[in-house]
Amino acid sequence: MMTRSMAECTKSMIEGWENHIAKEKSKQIEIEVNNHFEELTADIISHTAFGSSYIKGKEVFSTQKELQNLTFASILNVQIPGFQYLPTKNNRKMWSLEKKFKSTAMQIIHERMASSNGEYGNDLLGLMLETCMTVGKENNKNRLSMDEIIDECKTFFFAGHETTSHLLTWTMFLLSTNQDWQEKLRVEVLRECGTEIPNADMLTKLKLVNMVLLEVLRLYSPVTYLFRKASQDMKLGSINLLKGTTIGIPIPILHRDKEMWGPDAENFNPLRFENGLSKAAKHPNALLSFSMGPRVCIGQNFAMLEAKTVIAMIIQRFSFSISPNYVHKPIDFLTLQPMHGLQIILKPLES
Ligand code: HEM
Repeated sequence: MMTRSMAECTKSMIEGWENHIAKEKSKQIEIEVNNHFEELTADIISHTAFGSSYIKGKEVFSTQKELQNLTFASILNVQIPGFQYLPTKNNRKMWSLEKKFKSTAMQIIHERMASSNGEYGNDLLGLMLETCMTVGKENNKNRLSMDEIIDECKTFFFAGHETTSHLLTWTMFLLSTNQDWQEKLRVEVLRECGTEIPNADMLTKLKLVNMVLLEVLRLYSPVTYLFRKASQDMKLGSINLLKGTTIGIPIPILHRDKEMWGPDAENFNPLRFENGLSKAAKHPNALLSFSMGPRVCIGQNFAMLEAKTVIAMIIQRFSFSISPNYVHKPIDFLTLQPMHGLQIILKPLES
C-alpha cells in the first residue's frame, strides 16, 4: 500500500512534466528538480502519514515548513536569553503558525476519531491513534498523549521530507553527470519493471539502483553532522572526553576518507557496493548517512523505497542531462542541497 501511494504521487509529478514537454516544439524542457522533489516528498509523506486526510495533512506540513524557515532564520541572529518570549514581529508570526499547526492537526485527529468504529486506518496517524487508544489502556503508562501524537507527526515530516528530496536531487545530479550509469539503470529498470508502475516485488530486484543510491548517500549525504554528548567521562581513541562534552561527527569527511574507502574515495563508483553495504569499505559501518546504533534513522527503509520508486519511474520514461545553467554549489542548510537548485534537461525516451 505504501509503494502504491509513492508511485501514485510520482505519477502525478511525471504527468506534469509530460504535459509541459508536450507544449514545447523541441520536445524537451529544462526544469529545476529540487523544488519538484521537495513537493513530491511532502506529498508522499502527507499521504502515508495522514492517508485519506492528506489534503489537510499537507496544510499542517506547509505550516510546519514556514515555521522551520523562520526558526532557521532566527538561529543566525544573536541569541539574547528570554528574547523568544518578547512579542517581536518574528515571534508573533511564529506563535501564530504554531497555533495554526496545532489546531489543524487537532482537527484531523478529531475528525478521524469521530468517523472511526474502533478502527483508525493503516496510515501513520491511524497506527498512532490505535496505540493511543489501546496500548496501556489500563494503566495509562504507555499511552501517547495528543500532544505527543502531534509532536511525532512533526518529527516524521521534519526528518523524512527534505532528507529524501535531497537524496533524489543528488541522485539526478550524479546520473546526469554519469550517463553510463544512467543507461545501466535504465536497462535494469526496463528489464525488471518494463513500462509498468513498479511494485514492491519489482523494486527489490533493482540491485544497481540500490547501489547507486548508496553511493549517492556516501558522496552527498543529506545529513552532514551527527552530534553526541558524552554521558560519562570517557576515552575516545587517545582523546579524553569529559562528561557533558558534545562532539560533532563530520559525515562528508569520513565518507571521503581514502584509508576507509580506498584510493577512489572521491569518485562516483557504485560498484564498491556490489558485495553489499558491509563489504564496501574497511569497516562494515562506514556509511553513516542514516546514523547507527540506538538512534539509527527509523525511516531508512521508507526513504530507500521512496527513492527507488521515484528514480525507477523517471528513468523508465525520460533521459536527462545537466543544464548549462547549473552551478555546482552544495550548501549545508540543515541538510545538504544545491544552493541554486538543480537544473536539468529532460527528454521523453521515445524521442
Ligand atoms: C535519505 C533520507 C534520510 C536520511 C539521510 C536520514 C538520516 C537520518 C539520520 C542521520 C538520523 C539520526 C540522527 C542522529 O543520530 O543524530 C535520522 C533519524 C531519524 N529519522 Fe531519518 N533520514 C532519512 C529519511 C527519513 C524518513 C523518510 C523518515 C520518516 C518517514 C525518517 C525519520 C527519522 C526519525 C523519526 C529519526 C529519529 C530517530 C530517533 O532519534 O530515535 N527519516 N535520520
